[in-house]
This record gives sequence, structure tokens and C-alpha cells, in this order.
Amino acid sequence: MTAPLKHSDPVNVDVALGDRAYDIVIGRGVLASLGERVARLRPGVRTAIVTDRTVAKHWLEPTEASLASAGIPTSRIVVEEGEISKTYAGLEKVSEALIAAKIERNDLVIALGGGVVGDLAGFAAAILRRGVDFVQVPTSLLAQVDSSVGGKTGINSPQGKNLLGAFHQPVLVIADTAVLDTLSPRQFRAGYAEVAKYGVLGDEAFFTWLEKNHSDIFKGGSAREHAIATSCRAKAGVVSRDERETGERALLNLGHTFGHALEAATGFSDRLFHGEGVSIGMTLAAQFSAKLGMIGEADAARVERHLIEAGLPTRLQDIAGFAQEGLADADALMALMAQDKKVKRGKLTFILLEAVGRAVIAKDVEPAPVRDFLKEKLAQKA
Ligand SMILES: NC(=O)c1ccc[n+]([C@@H]2O[C@H](COP(=O)([O-])OP(=O)(O)OC[C@H]3O[C@@H](n4cnc5c(N)ncnc54)[C@H](O)[C@@H]3O)[C@@H](O)[C@H]2O)c1
Ligand SMILES: O=C(O)C(=O)C[C@@H](O)[C@H](O)[C@H](O)COP(=O)(O)O
Ligand SMILES: [Zn+2]
Repeated sequence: MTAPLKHSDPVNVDVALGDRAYDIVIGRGVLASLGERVARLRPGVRTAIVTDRTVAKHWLEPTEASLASAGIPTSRIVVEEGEISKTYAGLEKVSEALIAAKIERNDLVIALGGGVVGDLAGFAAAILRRGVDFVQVPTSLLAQVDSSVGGKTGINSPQGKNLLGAFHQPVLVIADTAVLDTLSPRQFRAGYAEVAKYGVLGDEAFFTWLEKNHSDIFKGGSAREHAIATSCRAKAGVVSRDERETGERALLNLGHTFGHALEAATGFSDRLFHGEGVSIGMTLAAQFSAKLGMIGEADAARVERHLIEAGLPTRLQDIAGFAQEGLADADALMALMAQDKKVKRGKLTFILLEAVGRAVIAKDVEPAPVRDFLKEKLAQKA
């Protein structure tokens, strides 16, 4: 485990994808360098910034100012915050606005926001005039450690998460850790689930470091930058080896088969943010691995304990409104999981654990033990 970096050192992580390689620039204050970096990358470019209302309030002006200071023309497209925008309607709004702004093939779309804006704007860029490049300026912890990197873009269908989309890599990622200071504590915690995911799936030393230092990440400073850079390095490595998820990349889906089904079951609403679904899903994946005898109960308990310490939900009963409204039953959750993109010839694929820090891809998982496991979990007392 390398020593945490000093606050003031911006870090560059390279996503090595040949002629589509790009930099992730991480550090406090790096948003101010956006204009200069874009001008260097694309002299003479015009841009459209896609953002949401909350992010616009805090960060649109500094973003526009940086681009203006480099002489880059901008227009702005502001959507509603939350999953409500990661929809057909949201895509239509952004696409029509990009066309109205006359964004041409050589121009750039700039996604300024969390994972919702990144996925939505990235997908709109992927299909606009059959493909316009885009820059990610992630403003949530989740977006800085995960969604801004790797080129998965898309929207939800009422039938499931991210069911429409494209692989479309950004040409640059600017992750300014100072913008996280305006993020709500609940959203910060939700993003932290994806940070913990990198430890659980492939880096036991990082997980141990997180167990000791997670509260410093929430406070800010060098621990936050270290956690973001470590997560981005992990994701960049996987993506550069398996861009289109034909193998290893599926490991990044740890906790998501359960998590996405829970997000769909709660209507992609504020009852359960994506990161919270990942936290519950990752706990379930660890417990299911223990049930299959792949890890010990103590390992599963270790994963859950850390997520609880970070303030995250880990049980189905933790989902808002569970006591009043309940949740889909086990069969309904199984039906939602059947739409998972890892399903092959109707058979479920799960990411399970062989150890804390070592995830594996389990193909052809029989539905019966999963259904029984879910029934057990749904029956637990609140
Ligand atoms: N493409 C990928 O690889 C990938 C990876 C992980 C998650 N995702 C997707 O990302 C989405 C979740 O992303 P998210 O958690 O960032 O949600 P989000 O984009 O909805 O942002 C969370 C909330 O925080 C607000 N916000 C964002 N940055 C802020 C800031 N700096 N200050 C104040 N408020 C701020 C937003 O307005 C929003 O209300 C999900 O749709 C998920 O499917 C995609
Ligand atoms: O980048 C990936 O690959 C991931 O799986 C990262 C996940 O955190 C992310 O939520 C992703 O959008 C899920 O992908 P999906 O293919 O299951 O929609
Ligand atoms: Zn995720």
C-alpha cells in the first residue's frame, strides 16, 4: 500500500486504451484547469455542458469560467437531479438540446455531475450524429471513483437498470476532490460503497487500509485523494484489459446483480441510491458466498461490519419504507435479476468471493439456491 499523497499534488491516472487512451486528473482545485486542458486537447472546439440543477447551483459557473478563460464557447443543458433524468425522456431532452446548440461531430459534450449526468450525457454524446466525444467532470464521490471511468454510458428502462446504452469512452476525466465538499453526507456514503467494492473484489490491503482510515476519507484531505486515485487505478487497469466486459470487467459488478434488482424494485427512487443498493448487494454477495462455503462466515461479517461502520445500509430491511411497503418478494426479485446484463442463455452470473480481496465470476448459477437465500433474507426481522 503506497503512502497517501499530499493534498496539493494532482494525480494522473492513464486509462491505457491505445488510440482512445485518456487521462484521469485527480486533485483539489483541478476544475480550474479544465479549459486549458480541453483547449490543448481540441484547439478551436465548442462545448455543451450537461449538468443537473443541484450541481449547476454549486459548480456550473466555475466550470464555465474555466472554459471561457481558455476562449472555449459553451452552452448549458440543465436536467433534474436523480435517476428520473436517466430515462428516455431525459435522453430526449438532452439530445434535442445538443442538436439545438448545433454541437457538431468535432465538438465536445461535457458531463458535469454525478453518475446520472455522466451516464446520460455520455450516452447522448455516443448517439448524437453517430458519435461525439465527451469529457467527464465527475462531481460525486461515486462518479469520481467509478462511473466517470470506463465508458459505460446509458439510461434505465422501467424494466431494469442501464438496459439501454453504449460503450463510449470519455477523452478526459477531471476529478476535482474539492467539489465533493458540497455533496450531501448520504450521497457521499453511497459513493463510498463503490470505493469499498475495489477492496473487497481485488485488493485486500486496500480494504484493510479503508477499515482503518475510512473516516478520514469522509473528512477530506489526503486520505480522500488516495482512496479516489487507488479506485481509479484499479478500474483503469481492469478496463484497459477488458473494455467491453467479455471477462474480467464483470468483477466490477460485485453486488450489482442484487443491487440493480433492488433499485428497480424501489422504482429508481430516493428510497435507495445506487451506492446503497451496491452496499446491500455486496453484503448479500458475501453472505451468499459464505452460504456456498466459498468463504467463512467471519469474512462475510467483516465486509458487512465495515459497510455498517461507514454508515451504509447492508440489509434489505434497511431500505427506506421496508416496514410499511415491504419489497418485491423473492420471485419478483428473481424476475428482475433475470434482466441482468451478465445473464447468458437464461442463466444467472454472480460475482462471488473466494476471500476478502478476491472475487470470482460464477457462471450458470442455479436459481433455486438464490431464491431460497433471498426468501431467508426477506424473512429476517427489521
Ligand atoms: N457508468 C458506470 O460505470 C457507472 C458506475 C457506477 C454507477 N453508475 C451510475 O451512476 C448513477 C449514480 O451516480 P451518483 O451516485 O453520482 O448519483 P447522481 O448523479 O444522482 O448524484 C447524486 C446526487 O448528488 C448531487 N450532486 C452530485 N455532485 C454534487 C456536488 N458536488 N455537490 C452537491 N450535490 C451534488 C446530484 O445532484 C444528485 O442529486 C447510477 O445511475 C448508476 O447506475 C454508472
Ligand atoms: O464499470 C463497470 O463495468 C461496472 O460494472 C461498474 C458499476 O459500478 C456500474 O454500476 C455499472 O454501471 C454497472 O454496469 P451494468 O453493466 O451492470 O449496467
Ligand atoms: Zn455501480
